[in-house]
Amino acid sequence: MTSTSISSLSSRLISSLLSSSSTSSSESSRRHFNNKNNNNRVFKIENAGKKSAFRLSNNKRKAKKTKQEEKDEMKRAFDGEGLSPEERVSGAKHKARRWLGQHFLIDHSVLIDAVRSADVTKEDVILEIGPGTGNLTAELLRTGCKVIAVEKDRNLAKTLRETLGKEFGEDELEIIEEDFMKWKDLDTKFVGLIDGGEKRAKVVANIPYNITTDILKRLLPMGDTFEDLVFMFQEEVARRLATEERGEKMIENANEVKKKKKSNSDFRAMSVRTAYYSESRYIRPVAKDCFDPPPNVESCLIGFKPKRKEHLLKINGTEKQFFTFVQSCFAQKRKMLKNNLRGTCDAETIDLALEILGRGDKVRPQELFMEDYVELFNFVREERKVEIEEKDDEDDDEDDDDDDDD
Ligand SMILES: C[S@@+](CC[C@H](N)C(=O)[O-])C[C@H]1O[C@@H](n2cnc3c(N)ncnc32)[C@H](O)[C@@H]1O
Repeated sequence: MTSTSISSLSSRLISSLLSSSSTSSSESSRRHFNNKNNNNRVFKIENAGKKSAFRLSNNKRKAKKTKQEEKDEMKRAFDGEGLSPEERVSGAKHKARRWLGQHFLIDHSVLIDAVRSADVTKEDVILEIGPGTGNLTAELLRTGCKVIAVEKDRNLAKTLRETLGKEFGEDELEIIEEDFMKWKDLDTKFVGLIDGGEKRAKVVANIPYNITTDILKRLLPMGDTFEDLVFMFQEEVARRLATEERGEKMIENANEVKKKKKSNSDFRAMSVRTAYYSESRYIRPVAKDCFDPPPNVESCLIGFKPKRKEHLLKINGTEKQFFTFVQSCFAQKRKMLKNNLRGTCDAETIDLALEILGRGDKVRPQELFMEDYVELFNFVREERKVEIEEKDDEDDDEDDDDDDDD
């Protein structure tokens, strides 16, 4: 099989939160999400050695450009290599269930890029959520890794057992028929599985869009278990977790300023959560016709490298309290931070907190760094002894139509 990928996109985020944790607190409080040095929010795409900032808004154009190349790649890959992705889907004779987010990947270049981005080798153990008809599973198994696949749909789990399951056997492919969101073995299944725990497992999955955020919330804190998570995401949601570089140079005219403001407004509590637990990277756009049946929205592959627990920034309280606090800061994200904080802190604490941030008293929640939220939280907890509830969950995707305040 050819080892050439048409896109050959190898992306990486440049900065690490480790380095930011050594920055002095006053410097940290002055940082701003739009700062071009804020590499947590920059996606770098490497293509034939050339790096360029990639804009999510260019996805459509980029996907179109590479279509013929993708087809050629798929043909080369499957010359004499068994079933093509389309054949695997049609062979399953399965009527896609939309309520389970069933959009099967039929574009081979996307499968290759997902596996390559996670750098899967025969040493790896991979968790695949929702293997469906097994196209991504087959691509993973080609590397010689072990796959543990959790599928909710009984028919698909059965078909997979009768096809790839028979071909590879339990040692290489374990098929678990379960709702991933209720799967109790997640916390124990991967512990100490590779090299007595020295090496961590990885997750590669084309997951249903209606549970992407919940899956991410469950897996991001598992940095001691998983070293890499590669997912298919709805592009609009991916944009909230990270956006393109927005340095001063880009703001050359009014249009650019407008764009900048738009991307900025995508930032929300879930983005802070993602940056707290991981380093994210954009891998590639995925057009609608890469799926059967095609979804209504544009998609992309996105990756997260979860941090080990010892590398997380220190917070004075529980993680649940921290994210409840962050959520309250974004309660109405177009309002000023000071107005959102009113439900949590007294007026004096708010004034002091804004002074510490050094971003003026009109700062809005989407204009701060993840590190600023850690600093704010630690300040109100340590210096002002503010009580913060532990709320079970928050709806980060809620679209708030609140008006701007000035
Ligand atoms: C977008 S399809 C992807 C299928 C396959 N991985 C592919 O790329 O062609 C999502 C898959 O997740 C499965 N699924 C949906 N909800 C699930 C859940 N809660 N737990 C496990 N699997 C689920 C669906 O049945 C479906 O097979």
